[in-house]
Amino acid sequence: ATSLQAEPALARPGQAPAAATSPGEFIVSRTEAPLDLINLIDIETRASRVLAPGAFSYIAGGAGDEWTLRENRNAFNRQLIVPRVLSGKTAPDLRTQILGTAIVSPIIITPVAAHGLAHITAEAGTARGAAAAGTILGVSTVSTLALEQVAAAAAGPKWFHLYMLQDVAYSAKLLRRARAAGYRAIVLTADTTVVGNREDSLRQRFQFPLQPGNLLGDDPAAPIPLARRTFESRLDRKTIEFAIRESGLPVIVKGINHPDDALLAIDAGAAAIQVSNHGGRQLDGAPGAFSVLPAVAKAVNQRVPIIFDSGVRRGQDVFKALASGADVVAIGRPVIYGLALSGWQGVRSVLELLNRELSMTMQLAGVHTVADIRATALQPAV
Ligand SMILES: Cc1cc2nc3c(=O)[nH]c(=O)nc-3n(C[C@H](O)[C@H](O)[C@H](O)COP(=O)(O)O)c2cc1C
Ligand SMILES: CCCCCCC(=O)C(=O)O
Repeated sequence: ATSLQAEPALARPGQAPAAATSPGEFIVSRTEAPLDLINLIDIETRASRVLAPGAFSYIAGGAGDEWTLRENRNAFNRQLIVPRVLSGKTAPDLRTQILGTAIVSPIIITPVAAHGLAHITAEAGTARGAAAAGTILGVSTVSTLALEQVAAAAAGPKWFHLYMLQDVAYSAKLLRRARAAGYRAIVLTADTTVVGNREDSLRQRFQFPLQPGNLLGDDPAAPIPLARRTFESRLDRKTIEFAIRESGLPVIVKGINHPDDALLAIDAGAAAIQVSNHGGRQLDGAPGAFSVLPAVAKAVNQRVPIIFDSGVRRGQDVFKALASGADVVAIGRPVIYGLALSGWQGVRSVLELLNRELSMTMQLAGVHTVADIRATALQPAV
């Protein structure tokens, strides 16, 4: 099982330290201005210049040799989009919906821990950026701010992410709090029963620095009880049933790579699944997430929606994922880089850039709607 580090008493999340120094001694950005972006590859280098080295290693890094991290990008190069130039279509329509929530495009934000590493506004900034861009924000169990603070920061749609804790009663309490705060679904992450070896973080001696706002005790000066900061290492269909029962919300099971896990999750009542290898941060040597998507989609056979993440950086990646069976894609690191560089404006800029790239890709592929993308056949690279 994975325990968050026991930490010295720190400032409460949400209290901005005077000099933009986060409680863990990380210098965090305060900038909020429109962000001029070329693409979502360059943004990583730019963010590395404003993030503290330890924070950057934690965010950017993958597990082990980072083979899977690289493969998440390389896998997209093995399927190609054939241009269609005489379709007579124009002005692509990116709008879609997922689990009853209308969104401006098939691109949402996946849960990422501790946004306070990146920007003084933490998840409140991300929530504002997501709302401004018209999409859904996933809020991590180990967010810097408490889930209610994030909900209050902006009115856009949000999903709460659960890391099942060894403290079962507290896990149930989190689910009920999420529902009460207006979250529309639960993302149950199944792939982190032990945290992968992120070697660059180890080299940097990075320690998860902030007391996660959702896990604080009644006495903020007291250490968080061990069972409350330890992830459960045994997950199965009962965990999914628990999340459905306690939250009363649709449950998305995240971290699916194998068709049999997808079937099990659906059989247990999952409302959706999220194909993901956690951005190459967990099992190094696992296939690129895009490589496993078609087999999982075939097994799911449209019974529930599929969310896809891990390595999506370009509009073409979004197109390819949708053409391979995903209903929407989710992005992680680029959003945090946008937040680090420019607060809520940076988050919005990242999402809008990806939307523009998707629109251009649709136009050049001769498709008009998201449904058209899903009906497009890709061509294998030779
Ligand atoms: C710094 C960081 C923290 C993350 N924290 C969480 C988390 O708390 N819960 C979760 O389910 N996934 C977490 N993830 C995984 C993301 O949800 C997602 O699967 C991953 O980032 C892949 O997307 P990307 O390639 O667009 O970054 C985290 C990823 C990063 C980079
Ligand atoms: C060392 C704390 C890990 C918290 C889990 C956050 C996460 O999912 C990640 O990928 O990092």
